[in-house]
Amino acid sequence: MADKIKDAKIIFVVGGPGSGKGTQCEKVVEKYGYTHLSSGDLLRAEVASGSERGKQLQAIMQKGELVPLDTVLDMIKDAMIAKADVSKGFLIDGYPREVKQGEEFEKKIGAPALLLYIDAKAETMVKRLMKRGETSGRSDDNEETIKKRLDLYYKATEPVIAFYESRGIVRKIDSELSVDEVFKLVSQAIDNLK
Ligand SMILES: Nc1ncnc2c1ncn2[C@@H]1O[C@H](COP(=O)(O)OP(=O)(O)O)[C@@H](O)[C@H]1O
Ligand SMILES: Nc1ncnc2c1ncn2[C@H]1C[C@H](O)[C@@H](COP(=O)(O)OP(=O)(O)O)O1
Ligand SMILES: [Mg+2]
Repeated sequence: MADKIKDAKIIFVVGGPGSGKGTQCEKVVEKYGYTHLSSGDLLRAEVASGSERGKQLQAIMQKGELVPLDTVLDMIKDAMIAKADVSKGFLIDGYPREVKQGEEFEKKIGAPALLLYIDAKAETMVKRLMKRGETSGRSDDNEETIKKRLDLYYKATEPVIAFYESRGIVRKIDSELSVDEVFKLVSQAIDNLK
């Protein structure tokens, strides 16, 4: 089964909370027809299902912590397999969040062709998340949890970027710009893949 996904292009989309990953992924879907898989969205769907596992996940996410690696990797892999026949490529948004997640992904699924590093200042991310929190209904979009998510991002996720930089697949995107300006940079990075 996993063989089917081996030839599809895989793009990791990494950046801090509120940096604009989801916003840019939506636009990539529109323009390039890639399949967007957000680990956070997959987890929130499990929470919304009301399952026992969802309840456990909700408690972890509300604290701004990372859920167990196996849980999130299995969800992504299942979603990829479900789309393998129709997908030109995959945007993996919000994963890997630590180096170990990247290593396990490559063992079980395959190697990324590109890592889009969506970069914004901490101050900008906090501002955007507080604003998003007014309407998102997300239990982690509050001041206390945002601070924890940011701390964890710098501690656990930034090393992911250094890990893939040595392979030359990282494209750093300035996400302080307007959504459309950011998307121009994202498009250039994807066009260069071809
Ligand atoms: N370039 C941008 N300029 C201004 N606001 C942005 C930009 N990109 C995203 N946003 C806003 O910031 C918030 C977080 O964006 P989102 O895409 O959900 O980030 P992430 O998925 O990285 O957490 C959203 O409310 C979004 O509308
Ligand atoms: N790859 C991953 N590993 C572990 N936990 C994850 C994960 N992706 C998401 N989560 C959990 C912890 C995150 O704080 C929460 C929300 O993730 P998210 O929706 O990707 O946030 P954001 O888009 O604001 O960066 O879900
Ligand atoms: Mg998101």
